[in-house]
Amino acid sequence: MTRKAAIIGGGVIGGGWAARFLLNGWNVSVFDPDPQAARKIGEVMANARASLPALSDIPMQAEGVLSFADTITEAVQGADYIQESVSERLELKHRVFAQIQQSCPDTLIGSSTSGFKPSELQQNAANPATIFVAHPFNPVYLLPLAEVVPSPASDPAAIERAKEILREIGMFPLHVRKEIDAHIADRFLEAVWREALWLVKDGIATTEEIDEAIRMGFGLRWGQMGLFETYRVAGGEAGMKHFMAQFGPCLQWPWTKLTDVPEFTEELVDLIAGQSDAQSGHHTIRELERIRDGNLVGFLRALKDRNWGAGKVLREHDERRRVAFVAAPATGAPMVMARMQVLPSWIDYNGHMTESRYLFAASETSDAFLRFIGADMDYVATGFSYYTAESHIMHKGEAKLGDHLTGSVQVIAADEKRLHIFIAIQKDGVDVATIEQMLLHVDMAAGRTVAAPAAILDRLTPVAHAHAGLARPTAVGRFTGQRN
Ligand SMILES: NC(=O)C1=CN([C@@H]2O[C@H](COP(=O)(O)OP(=O)(O)OC[C@H]3O[C@@H](n4cnc5c(N)ncnc54)[C@H](O)[C@@H]3O)[C@@H](O)[C@H]2O)C=CC1
Ligand SMILES: C[N+](C)(C)CC(=O)CC(=O)[O-]
Repeated sequence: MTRKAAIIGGGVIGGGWAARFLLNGWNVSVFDPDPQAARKIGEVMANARASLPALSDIPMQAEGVLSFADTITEAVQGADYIQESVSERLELKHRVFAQIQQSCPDTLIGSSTSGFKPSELQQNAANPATIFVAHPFNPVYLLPLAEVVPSPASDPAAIERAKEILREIGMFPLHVRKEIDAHIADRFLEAVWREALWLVKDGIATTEEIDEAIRMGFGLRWGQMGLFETYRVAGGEAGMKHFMAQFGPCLQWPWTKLTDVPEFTEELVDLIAGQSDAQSGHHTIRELERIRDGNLVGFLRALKDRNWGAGKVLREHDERRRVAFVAAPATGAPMVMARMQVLPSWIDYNGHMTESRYLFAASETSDAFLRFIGADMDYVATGFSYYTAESHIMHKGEAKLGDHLTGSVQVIAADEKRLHIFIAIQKDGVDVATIEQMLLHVDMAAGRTVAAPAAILDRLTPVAHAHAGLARPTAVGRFTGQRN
């Protein structure tokens, strides 16, 4: 059954949460008194639809249904999870929690607060145990981090349930073990922000020069290794101890003004806003969001290819959903083994699915079949596997962005070592490509083919027998350039 999230406060962050839940298949009900909320969330959704699916290598869930409620009570009715994202005012958040808990005292309530401690949020609540901080990062639909901060009054089981929900929607819940103002990440952001304000106020650098200093250098490093791993490497072969010995004394030198706060005079605000207009005013905010999202998708995909940092979270999210998408196989007909959706990164300069993705679709399909006969990852870990020795792809139609495809397997022949299969990639039941493959069972350490064990042959042979009665596809054995 489709689950429901209630989003209370649909501004920048609430809109981002709504998009993340909806694109991960949850229904979402939003309450926000702003008459512009629906328009704003519609625009956030358009940006999210254009970017989040590009991070996925398996089909996205069918998008959930978005609705707007007239009251908090209506929004939270039947919700499995509630995310509060109203303006950063404690008394407002308290009022919202009180209204929520009048009808839903036991439902999980994550707060997007950037700085309030959970014990502050819980003050005077009907049920403090289910209120906690789930602090996200903008854009919520792309960035995985959510700082999850409980207080001593929080119910540990509720916190674990919340973390699991956040993982289900592709996030990385970082459990902050001890509550503190502004959690972990915003303490850094605040320090950097304060220093940057001083640099502008003192006429050392413009907003643009500061941004260049970040994005041309250390910002790139932080996005992939963070602070400590980066500095460990910077210590050279002697590592962290050498780094600390060399740069420790600088901490006593006047390198920062971190604890001083520049006064927000009209003059300073105008200076910063004026420089920011000169730097970026030729783009609208929505254009800047799209530029940001495109860049983030590129970074995140690179990290995903390398299975590193935030890219690891993306891979894990694919794996969770892959399990959910395995079709129940039937053995008396070509077996539908994979369901896929044509994603933005699969499209080439001709505007349709690029050729390498047909081989990818075939390998998704054959991998699912191999798992079905028992040659799964546990089996591969024993040192044996199937390798593809030959593939022949025929392109028979066009697949376009968003098309839903199936991948089916017909076993043409199988013996102890060989597995000859015919894969059809279909859209609406019609072939867009066929792929004939010969796979060989190998001993990976020895680097040679060997007979598959009985456990695998016992699962493969009945399928091969059932498929022996099927018509042999005319494309089997076809060579490139052959006339029909
Ligand atoms: N903007 C950012 O970069 C980040 C903000 N946050 C946190 O997220 C929360 C929301 O911030 P933003 O989305 O940036 O603010 P925002 O100003 O864009 O949105 C706040 C929304 O709350 C709505 N609102 C006010 N009273 C309400 C009520 N009684 N019931 C329902 N909605 C109500 C407003 O109409 C507005 O749409 C804050 O706690 C903030 O600290 C967290 C991470 C990043
Ligand atoms: C500026 N801010 C404190 C609201 C920032 C955040 O809370 C997180 C973010 O997305 O930068």
